[in-house]
Amino acid sequence: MQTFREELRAVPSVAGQAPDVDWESVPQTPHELFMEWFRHALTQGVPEAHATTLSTVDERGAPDARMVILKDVSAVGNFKFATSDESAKAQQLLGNPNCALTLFWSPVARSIRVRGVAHRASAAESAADFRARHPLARAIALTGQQSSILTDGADRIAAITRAEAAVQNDDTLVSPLWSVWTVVPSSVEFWQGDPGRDHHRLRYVRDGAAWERQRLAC
Ligand SMILES: Cc1cc2nc3c(=O)[nH]c(=O)nc-3n(C[C@H](O)[C@H](O)[C@H](O)COP(=O)(O)O)c2cc1C
Repeated sequence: MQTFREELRAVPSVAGQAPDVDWESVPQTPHELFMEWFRHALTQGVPEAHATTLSTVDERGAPDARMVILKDVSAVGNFKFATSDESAKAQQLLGNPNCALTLFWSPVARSIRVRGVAHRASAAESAADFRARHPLARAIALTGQQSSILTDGADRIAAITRAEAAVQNDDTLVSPLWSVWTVVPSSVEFWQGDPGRDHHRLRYVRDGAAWERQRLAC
């Protein structure tokens, strides 16, 4: 019988179709290349290409990570996501704003890593993001207590039902606990798988107002 280790070894990795890239003529800023790669990923049917792992550290310096949805990349190249202020990630970022975002797009054998510092966006930006969310997502956020231990499921369902009615009655209702976070990158790495396993890596490192580009060994 196959061991689990053998089962794992039999799973193909970096099996996607990596497109050709002229690494000498990439854009000068990482956000331009990010948008090029993102739009290409959509044309190739990459599912949920906007899902990214957000890594943070807690008050003991222990790392933590979870998925979030990328909400925007600003004109100056800052990455945005949104969450509840009550969540572990928000609490961790308030204590230590250093964080990382990691995306992997299997069908095109591409991954992107962002390292930077996160800060909470303005109340107006967070409110606009909140109002753009699905009504049920708004109701759940208004119910609050993200990442707390569930004790009474029935109570929670009743609270969500009340919040749904409130959202239906007032489309402008906003949770004061919902925040957009802006990740200001210090480096952004673009990784592209190679069928010959000589994978390609290009890192942009912030250098004042400009970006230095570095090719890295895989
Ligand atoms: C694909 C995907 C996207 C998600 N997007 C978000 C998001 O945008 N914001 C959010 O707060 N949680 C999102 N979640 C849930 C988080 O991964 C996580 O379970 C939750 O935010 C609690 O994390 P925390 O306790 O570390 O704060 C998403 C989960 C998945 C699987």
